[in-house]
Amino acid sequence: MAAIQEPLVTRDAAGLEKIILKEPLGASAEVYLYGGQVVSWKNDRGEELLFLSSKTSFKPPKPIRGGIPICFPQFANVGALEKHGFARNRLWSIETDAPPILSSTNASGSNSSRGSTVDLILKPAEDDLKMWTHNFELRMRLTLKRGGDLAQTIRVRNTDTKPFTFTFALHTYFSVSDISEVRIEGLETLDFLDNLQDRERFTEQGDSITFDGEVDRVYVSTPTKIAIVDHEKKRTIVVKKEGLPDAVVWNPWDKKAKAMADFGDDEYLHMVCVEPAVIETPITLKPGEEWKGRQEISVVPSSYCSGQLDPGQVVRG
Ligand SMILES: O=P(O)(O)OC[C@H]1O[C@@H](O)[C@H](O)[C@@H](O)[C@@H]1O
Repeated sequence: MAAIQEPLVTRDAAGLEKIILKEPLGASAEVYLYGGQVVSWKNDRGEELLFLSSKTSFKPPKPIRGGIPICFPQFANVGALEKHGFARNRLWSIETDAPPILSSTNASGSNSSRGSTVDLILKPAEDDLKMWTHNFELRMRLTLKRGGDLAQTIRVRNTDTKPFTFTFALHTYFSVSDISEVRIEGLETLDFLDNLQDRERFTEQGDSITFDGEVDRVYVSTPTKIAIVDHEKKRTIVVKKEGLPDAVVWNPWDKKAKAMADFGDDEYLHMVCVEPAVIETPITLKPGEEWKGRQEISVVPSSYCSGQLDPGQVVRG
């Protein structure tokens, strides 16, 4: 059994916590969190898998443009709260005695000896309770697994005396070579809500999703695996998810890119968001109940798929 690799924790001049997870066997894979937000993930070859805008701010309460922001307790503008909820704008705390994650499968990441792990927690501050009047505990366990895969488990516990309802997304920004060389597999023939057309419902027709303009869609009832095939980088990122039935696919394209202050004009060429989510059917938790969602991301050389990843196989595993 590999020794458990403890996270390295330092603070910058402004007091923001930097957390680094190293690959437990000493390979070069590394995950980096800033203020509790995941901003970087490198694989064994030292390649960055997540996109981070060169113009992003590291000054909470502004969200980071890149990495994996957590949208909670509200996805986008579907509700009365600020866009994507407040969790992505908060400083999370390290939790040294996080309760165990109960799971039926061995691959759950619940066993920290399988990787380098950090547990984080967010509880509502007084101001949050004015906006969203519910006490909760939001937990994230991040594990950099042996071999460099990244596992992220999210738990929401209702610590209030009344039920609450939320929507949620792991707003994952992937770094890609060139968006026109990328395709997403695993979402073929599914229904999606088009955010660019008042969330009208459509059915995906094509073989796989490619990009030649702005895309902002919530695919519903999606399979447990989605693949992001990057022809130029000759690599495929595979997202496996549990408890997160929907998946947002987003690229702002040129016009919106220019309108975003924290995003370079041409950076849309080098990113795509694929966001495991719970949006169409929100989660309701009674007092004391807990919900769990999880994604595990791995990278395979594209020669593995040679541009012909069988969508059926992606779906079936
Ligand atoms: O600019 P924000 O608030 O980080 O949101 C980015 C995008 O996030 C996506 O999840 C939404 O579907 C888009 O509509 C939105 O533009």
